[in-house]
Amino acid sequence: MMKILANDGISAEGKEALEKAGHTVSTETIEQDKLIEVINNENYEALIVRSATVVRENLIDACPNLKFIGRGGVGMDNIDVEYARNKGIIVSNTPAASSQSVAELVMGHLFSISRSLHDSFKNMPANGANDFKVLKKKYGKGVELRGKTLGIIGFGRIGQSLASYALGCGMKVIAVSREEESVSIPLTIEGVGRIEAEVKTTTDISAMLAASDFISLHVPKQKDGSAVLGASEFDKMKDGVRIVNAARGGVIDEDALLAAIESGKVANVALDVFENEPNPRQDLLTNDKIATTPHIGAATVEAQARIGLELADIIVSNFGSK
Ligand SMILES: O=C(O)[C@H](O)COP(=O)(O)O
Repeated sequence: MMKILANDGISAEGKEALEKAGHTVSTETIEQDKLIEVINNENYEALIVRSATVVRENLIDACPNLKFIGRGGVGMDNIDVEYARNKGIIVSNTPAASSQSVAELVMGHLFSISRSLHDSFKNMPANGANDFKVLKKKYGKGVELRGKTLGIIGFGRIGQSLASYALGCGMKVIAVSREEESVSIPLTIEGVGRIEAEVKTTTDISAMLAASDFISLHVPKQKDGSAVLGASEFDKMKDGVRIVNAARGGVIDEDALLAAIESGKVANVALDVFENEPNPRQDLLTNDKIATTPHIGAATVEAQARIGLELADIIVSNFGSK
């Protein structure tokens, strides 16, 4: 049976499933610089992480007893996956469990930045009738989502889930993908029924940039670290575009983004992820055109429960149960 360290936590459901199968699970969070020592001293054979713990070559080399590295979530940029696999370690993420939660966070941000709710929340209550009138004017230039075009960059599980919500709200969707294909998006109205909408993806990112009122990114961190949206992409966008990034820090060039906000090209932005986590730059956090959340796309009760159970399934199917 495996001795498991869930360094960034695991849901109660996942822990229980693992313990029922005879594995032991610690959810103590060990500081990054103590991790190698603790894994070796405590004889952990499995390490489960989210995005906070970094698993690089040096840790993999220094912990020869590790048999499994689990990523509770999607992005694996904090793990040297190929290196670990070449050493015979099983590495697995839970790609499907959190799509809906991320898509819902993006919808929340779209509703927020279309009406500057994030900024209004901060400035209310107004200090007297005059302030109230000033704020009413300041926040009285919102836009509707219905009828607007949402450009989605990356049309995997999360991008497709976002499309189902956006289409349900009456938005038009332009999906950018590596290949042109027709993707069927289910629109389910609980208790009423289900219809399928066809979305034809495009590889022409420039055309999408020029046509979109809102843009949301759903791509992993690029292997070479380059941004997907930089100065030349902002130039191609509509004036007054609104953008959401709940994918990864670095897929938007943060300097170019601030410049595009400053010039008025970008009206509002929502960022759930940042180049420099967990210490994002202050000028992003204090800009009233930017709505921010602390990397919580997958952080719902439901997604974390599914993630924990999926990790438990993966461990049990690879390493057995009592
Ligand atoms: O890649 C992911 O799954 C999301 O970014 C969530 O990351 P988290 O598990 O650290 O919240």
